[in-house]
Amino acid sequence: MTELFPHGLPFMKMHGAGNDFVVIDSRGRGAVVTAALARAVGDRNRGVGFDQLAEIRDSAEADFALDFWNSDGSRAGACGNATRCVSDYMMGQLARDAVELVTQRGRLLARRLPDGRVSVNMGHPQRDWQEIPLAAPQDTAHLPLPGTPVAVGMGNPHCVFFVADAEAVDLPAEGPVYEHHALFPERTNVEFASLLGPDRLRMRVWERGAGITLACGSGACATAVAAAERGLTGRKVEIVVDGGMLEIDWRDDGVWMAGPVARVFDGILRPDFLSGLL
Ligand SMILES: N[C@H](CCC[C@H](N)C(=O)O)C(=O)O
Repeated sequence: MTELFPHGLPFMKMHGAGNDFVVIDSRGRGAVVTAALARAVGDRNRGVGFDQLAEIRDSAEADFALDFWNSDGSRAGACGNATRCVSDYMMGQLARDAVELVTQRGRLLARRLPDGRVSVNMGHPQRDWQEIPLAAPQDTAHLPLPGTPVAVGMGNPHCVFFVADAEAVDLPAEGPVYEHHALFPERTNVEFASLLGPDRLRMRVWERGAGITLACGSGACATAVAAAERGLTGRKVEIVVDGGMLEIDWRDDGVWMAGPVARVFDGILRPDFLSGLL
């Protein structure tokens, strides 16, 4: 398939609060990303490097469709920060301040705010064990694990721990234990959160398929839902992540997330690099 790209494959590099993405716009030609391509481009030494790769596709039911890969080549059903970044780009393309997109999760709405941040409705949280999914019926609000975390689905699985001090958690040691725990047949993203003040949380994340990232939008949504359910906060919270701040508002129509977006550079993956990957 490399012959389709004799001049290489253009991409954009973006980030939302430091959660970084390679974005490939495949509108008008069909999807091209494979797991092998995602792994190769995701290599921070031999490729470009990203937390997630997002591919934009044509959609009959919305302005565009979006697919996500982790840097280990696995697929992700949701990625809040990439959704915000790509929506900002598509709003520019379509000269609008709102767009509708389709992900594995279904239809999502994104809007540009007056201050330049982008807000997306990530949909309703999934609270049923089968939707998350868990391996067996469990009370998703109180998982039988040390620290009694909360399982929340946002189109992808999350395991949210509330701890006294999120800074003190040994993420590289703790994260993989729960990412690969038998309770989660499709693995899980893992969040550690602590209360900083009224409706303000600190959150650190170990992402499924990507490891430590500076922000995780769906993880911030899951953490806000879990905190509200536990009575720790109201439904509108600020979440301080390593790369900045995300604002979550759990409304009747879904969980809205607002935060910064940035398009850093555009580049071209060279035909010799692509050889054998498409
Ligand atoms: N960083 C993303 C989440 C990626 C999720 C991915 N790691 C998975 O579910 O496998 C976000 O902003 O929501």
